[in-house]
Parts: sequence; structure tokens; C-alpha cells
Amino acid sequence: MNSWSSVRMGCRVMRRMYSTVTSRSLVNDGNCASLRNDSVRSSSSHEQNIVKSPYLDITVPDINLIDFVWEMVDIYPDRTALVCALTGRRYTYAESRGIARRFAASLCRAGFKHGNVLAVVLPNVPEFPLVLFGALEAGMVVTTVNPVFTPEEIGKQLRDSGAVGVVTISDIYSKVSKAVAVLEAERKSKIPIILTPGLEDKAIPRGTINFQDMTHKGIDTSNLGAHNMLSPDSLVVLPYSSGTTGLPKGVKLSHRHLITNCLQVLSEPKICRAERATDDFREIVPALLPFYHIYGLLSLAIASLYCGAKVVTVPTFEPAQFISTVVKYKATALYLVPPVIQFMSSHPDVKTSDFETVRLVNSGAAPIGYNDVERLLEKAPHVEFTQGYGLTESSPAATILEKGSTNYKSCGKPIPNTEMKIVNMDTNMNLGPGEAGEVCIRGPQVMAGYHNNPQATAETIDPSGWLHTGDMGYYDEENDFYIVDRYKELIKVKGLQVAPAELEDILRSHPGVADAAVIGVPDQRSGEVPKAFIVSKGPKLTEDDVKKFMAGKVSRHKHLTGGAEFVTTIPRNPSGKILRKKLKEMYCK
Ligand SMILES: Nc1ncnc2c1ncn2[C@@H]1O[C@H](COP(=O)(O)OP(=O)(O)OP(=O)(O)O)[C@@H](O)[C@H]1O
Ligand SMILES: O=C(O)[C@H]1CSC(c2nc3ccc(O)cc3s2)=N1
Repeated sequence: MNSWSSVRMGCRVMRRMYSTVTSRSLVNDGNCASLRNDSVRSSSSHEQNIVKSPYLDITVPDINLIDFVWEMVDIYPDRTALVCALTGRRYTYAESRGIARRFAASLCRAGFKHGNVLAVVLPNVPEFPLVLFGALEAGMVVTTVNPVFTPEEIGKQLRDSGAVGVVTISDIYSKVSKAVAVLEAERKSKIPIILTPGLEDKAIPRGTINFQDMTHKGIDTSNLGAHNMLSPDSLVVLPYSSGTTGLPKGVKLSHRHLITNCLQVLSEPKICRAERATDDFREIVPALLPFYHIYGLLSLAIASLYCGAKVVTVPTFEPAQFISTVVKYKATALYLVPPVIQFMSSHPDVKTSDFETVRLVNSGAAPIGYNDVERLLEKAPHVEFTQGYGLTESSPAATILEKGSTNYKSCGKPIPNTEMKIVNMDTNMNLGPGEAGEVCIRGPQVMAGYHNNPQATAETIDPSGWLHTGDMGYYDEENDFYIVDRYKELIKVKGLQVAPAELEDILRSHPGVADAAVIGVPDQRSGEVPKAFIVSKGPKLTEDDVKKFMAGKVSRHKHLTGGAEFVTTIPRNPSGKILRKKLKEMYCK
């Protein structure tokens, strides 16, 4: 086993598919409205304890995503926009724009109509954004599907979204075609499958459409309508998220939602952000976060291309390969999730020199350990670290940590045009600083609703426009927000709430612990009690050591009364969220 193998094992889930972060830039165009007062917590109406963004409001232009995202094409047409870290396949800005437009023309010619849903089942290949923007230019809506899904899971999303076409690669064609065949039989109609170039050279299966045939230079684009036919409020993407409860649901996001969130994260000089390209500088951004997830989609496909960055697509997470990609391409901005940051900060083979060109690291999607940030900055002291918080339902960003802040436990303050509050779920009262309750978000980036599910929409967005996140959190006197845990994960010990994330953070601070997860297990006396699963660094650690360590740090009801069990790996989803249901299935039979 080489020295990367332990990381490989630990990052097994992540390796399945993934991506990283984006960049931001300076876009305040002088249209800014009023300066907001960061210490005021009451809204213009009668509600108390509303935390407004401390930043200048941004003005969102009344345009569509196509005109927005390709702004750099005319300035730097010959710069590389997209390059595949694995195959070296690359496209300049001018080529990208041309291919996307010809794809749009071919889609229209093939009979796809405005508002039709196209399912994109792709890992991070450079064609992903071209497919996305081409489909949008044709007036279609894209539902992004996790390419590691099984045929059944793919089928569910195709069915629920009403997709009438699918884009994939030959590498995963056999499972995608299984899902499509089932749906074709149900609907008694054909669902075309389009194949983009993939990860390996494979023959194009019969009966499919070749992306290259739809995008070559001979394709006539005169059938495309003017862009202003695309209304900024029409839907563009339908990513799936399970939200606070229940099954995955399609989240309806429009041109305006995505442009707004992009400008929110790029406009404010007080938050660490990517820069827009100039003659002397441009961001170089490895796209490791999956494009199918809104964090990757917004930060890597939209904000980075809007900035004129070079986006280096990374289709799977292989630790050593990822580091060599960062070094080889001289990456400047890394958009990551906590497990990747943890690996980069702790693995001895990741060196200070590997970060030489990196100036920005953003963490999002799941809680990051304070120790991991400290260790990262010990290794790379020149790096600006920042953390964001958001949800698919908020396009996704709602908060970002301020530039220069060392308050790494916090995910920062509301971004421009965003209000937040903490609500007591029993009394529905807004809470003040230091009091934990449900995090609520209001702003122009909040989704239009769930697809075909008015009930779930009404349960999530209240009549005053507040998005109820299902996350437990609080803010401090500085209006910095902290995410404690998700309500659906909380353990109820004698009726008291215990947040697994708090105990996991403590366990991971033990020098003998490589990784940890906590779940609630049934208990006769207390109803439920916390139980820990530990991946230890060496053989010396015992269950008793772990229990005593915890008992020395937290109040009685949070002790590991359910025990501590040693395991080889903690099941996680690609963004680092612990798969507690899976953990229970694996170990609590
Ligand atoms: N900086 C952060 N710190 C802690 N938690 C975060 C942070 N950023 C995001 N999250 C968590 O991620 C959630 C949003 O994730 P996402 O929109 O991907 O949906 P999801 O509910 O995880 O989807 P699914 O359950 O389908 O995987 C938030 O509600 C929050 O719990
Ligand atoms: O989807 C999420 O879970 C989150 C959590 S944080 C987040 C984002 N953070 C940034 C930071 C910069 C940027 O350009 C885009 C995003 S999306 N998305």
C-alpha cells in the first residue's frame, strides 16, 4: 500500500464522483442601493430579531443566464475556458460559446421545445457546461442527475422531472439506457439519448445521438430565436434535494435565481471571492465539486466562467491526482467540501509547496472542523480561507465568512440582499443572539418552489417568503451565524436535544481519532442515547478512552451512553455529509 491508500479508503465515497469550488469577482457596477445597517435586527415590518446582510445591496440585471455567463467571450475569446484534467480535452471561450449555441440549434431542430426538461447524467467533463448552456439557450430546463446513481435512481428522477431527453457518456451508458428503457415502456414514447465525449475512448452505442454531430462547425444556428425570448424568470435548472423531510424533490431555479446568487457571492469586496479576468490575471479553478450539485454548478460552471477563469474539470476524486492537478495547472481558487480539506490539511504527502499558486479556499456543503482549518492554514499560511452556508433551495449560498475573519466555526453573515433569522420551532418566535433554533432565509435567491409539489413548497417557504431550512443554528452578537446540525439528525435524550455534529467535532479533536460519527440508539431509560463510531489512527485507543474523553467535555446527557464502536470507514455522501441511515443499517442490526 502506498501512502495515499489510507486517504483513498477514507475518501471512498467521495471518489465516486465530485467537484470543487468556484470563483468570484468584482461586479459592483455603481447601481448599489442603500447601505445596510448590520446591527439592526428588526425588519421594516414588525418582526423582531431579523439579521439583515451588512453588505450593500446588489442590483441584478434583467437578463438571461446565457447573455450573463458568456460576457468574457468577446474580451478573451482565445483563452481556455474548459479543460479536462484526465484527457486534456480543451475548449476556448469562443469555441465553448459556439458549441453551446450549435447544440441549442440542434436541440431545437430535433424537436425539443421551450420548457422541455433535459436530464444531464454526466460526471465533470468539460462538455457539461456546454450541454447546460446549450440546452438553456434552446429554452429547455436541465435536471442534473448524479452519475453514480443506479438505474432505478436515475429512472425516478427522469420520471419525476418529466425529462424528454437524456445526455450522458458512453462510460455509463448501459445503466442510463436501462432507466430510459423502463420509462419508454411506461410512456410508450421514445426518449433520445445524446452522448458527449467521455472519460475513455469507447464506441458510440447504436441508436444514440452523438454530441459532436450536433455541434460541429457546419451546424446552422439561424433557427435560434433571439436571446431576449428567454425570460429571466423562466426555469433553468431542476436539481434534486431532499430538503427538510421526505424524498428528493426537484428544486425550481430560474435564470434570475442563479444570476442573483452568482453576483451575491462575487460582488461584495468584504468577502473572499474570485476575481474577474484581466489582461494580467485570471483564476484557475479545478472543478472537483460535482456540476450536478448546485454548489458545483453555481461556483464552477456559472461563476467561474462568468469570471473568465480556466476551469479544469476533475471527473473523480483521486487524492494524488487531485494534488498534481492543482500543481500542474497552477490553481488559484479551490472550492471544496470538508473531507477534501481534511485530507489536504492532514495528509503528510500534501506539501506547502503544493499550495504555491492557491490564494483562496472555500468550504461548503457540510460542517468543517475548526482543527482542519487551522491545520490547513499552518500548511498554507498565505491562503484566504472562507466558508459558506447554503442549500439547493437557496441557489445555494446564503452566508459567507468575511475576509480576514478567523472565526472558522462560523459560516459568516448573510450575503447581499439576504435576511436571516432563527426561529423557535415550538413557539414560532424569532430568537436573539446565542439562542439556537431553526435557520430561516429570505432573499431573491430563494427557489420558486418544489417541482409538482405545492404541499412541500408550502411547508418550506412560509407566506412571508421565509425559507425554513431544517437546520439548527444561532448567531452571535456580531451577527455571525453558526450551524449546529440538521433537525432531522438530532438525538433526543430524555427529551433533550443532542447534536451529533457537536460530539463528532469533539471526537475528531482526539489525536487518536481519524474520523467519527455519532447516531442515536434506542435506550429504555432515556428514549435515545448517543453512540459513536470511530475510525482510529492506531490500535491503542479503547472504547473506554473514547467514552472518558467525551465525558470530560460535555454535560451528562451527551455522554456516549450507547457506546463507542471501532469501524474502518464512516459512510458519507460526496459532500461529506454522514450517511447516518447507512451507518445504522451497517452496524445496528
Ligand atoms: N457551511 C456549512 N456548515 C454546515 N452545514 C452546511 C454548510 N453548508 C451547507 N450545509 C448543510 O447542507 C444542507 C444543504 O444541502 P443540499 O442542498 O445539498 O441538500 P441535502 O438536503 O443535503 O440534499 P440531500 O439530502 O438530497 O443530499 C444544509 O441544509 C446544511 O445542513
Ligand atoms: O450548496 C451548499 O451546500 C453550499 C454551502 S456554501 C455554498 C457556496 N459557497 C460559495 C462560495 C462562492 C461561490 O462562488 C459560490 C458558492 S456556493 N454552497
